[in-house]
Amino acid sequence: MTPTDQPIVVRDLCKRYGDRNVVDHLDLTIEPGEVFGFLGPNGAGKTTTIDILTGRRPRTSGDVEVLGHDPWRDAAAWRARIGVVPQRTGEYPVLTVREVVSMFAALYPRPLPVDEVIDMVGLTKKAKDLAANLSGGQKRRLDVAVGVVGNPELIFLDEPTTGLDPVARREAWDLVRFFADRGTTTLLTTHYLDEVEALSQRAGIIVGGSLVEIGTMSELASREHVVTTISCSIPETLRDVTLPAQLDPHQLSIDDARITKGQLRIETHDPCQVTYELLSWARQYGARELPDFRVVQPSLEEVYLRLVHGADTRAKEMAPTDEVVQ
Ligand SMILES: Nc1ncnc2c1ncn2[C@@H]1O[C@H](COP(=O)(O)OP(=O)(O)OP(=O)(O)O)[C@@H](O)[C@H]1O
Repeated sequence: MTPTDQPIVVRDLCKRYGDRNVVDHLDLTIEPGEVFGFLGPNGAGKTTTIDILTGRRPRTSGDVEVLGHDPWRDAAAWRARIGVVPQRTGEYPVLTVREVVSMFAALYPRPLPVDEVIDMVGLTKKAKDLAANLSGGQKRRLDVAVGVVGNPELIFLDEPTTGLDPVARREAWDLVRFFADRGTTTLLTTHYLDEVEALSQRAGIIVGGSLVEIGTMSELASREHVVTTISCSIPETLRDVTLPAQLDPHQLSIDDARITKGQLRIETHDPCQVTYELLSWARQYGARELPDFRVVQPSLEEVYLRLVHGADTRAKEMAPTDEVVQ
């Protein structure tokens, strides 16, 4: 393979344990500077993939290029360019928080200032405490500090906010944004879908070791045919005026359109065009606004549940059925 501009390029990656591919012909390309959400149910293969991408596990087959290098044949200089926050990290029985972060900073050629990183993860008040005495959530913050102190070009975050309280979660989001603003690429796995919605430009969903979907949030929503709901109150002046023909359910990819007690509700796959038609209609009859106008787009959680459920169902349909031998 020739090195590419993309920080992560994965082609036809497989990882086999026994007779099972836990990563199954995975293709994935991550663009420079993006925060990519890597989603999937427990056991889908996310951690295995991250371990292969960070050189912690060998692959069975396929091509993997991370910052232009094969992670399994990496050099120390390559390793210094990536930051990893794995799911499970080390224990530090005799070191303080500052000593732990300083120890890791010393491994990198251009680390970030230690106290700045400790502050970013909200551990300034705990800097002189023994790391072993931190709470579970505080230890997770320390993991994040250790993962990013090397000032990486590419960060792997494997469920970085598991166990964090809501305030600490938001601080972790700020940290991801801090690095994103500097052009750092981030691969983020999480089971919190709001996290991906808030931070990621694109997301990929892995089920049974295969990538079943990849795209921006709106691409994922439109592919899965999840509808957007548009609603408003019909002003008194328009109560007797018929809706435009374009808002007929057979037009404009409208699933349903109904008026109940002066409230209009439309379910559609084409929210922009429906909004345009609705506002044009109101203007035509002199209404300057539509009271209580709302556009409710599907959440990533809704899209995710449909995709994962759909992939599970397809896998079951394709699986050979046990034959009953009489
Ligand atoms: N060393 C191993 N030997 C055998 N099977 C393994 C090994 N490591 C992982 N697996 C299996 O590979 C599959 C994928 O595991 P992986 O940890 O990558 O999932 P995950 O998507 O990260 O899950 P989670 O969301 O629970 O962290 C699981 O079925 C797991 O049991």
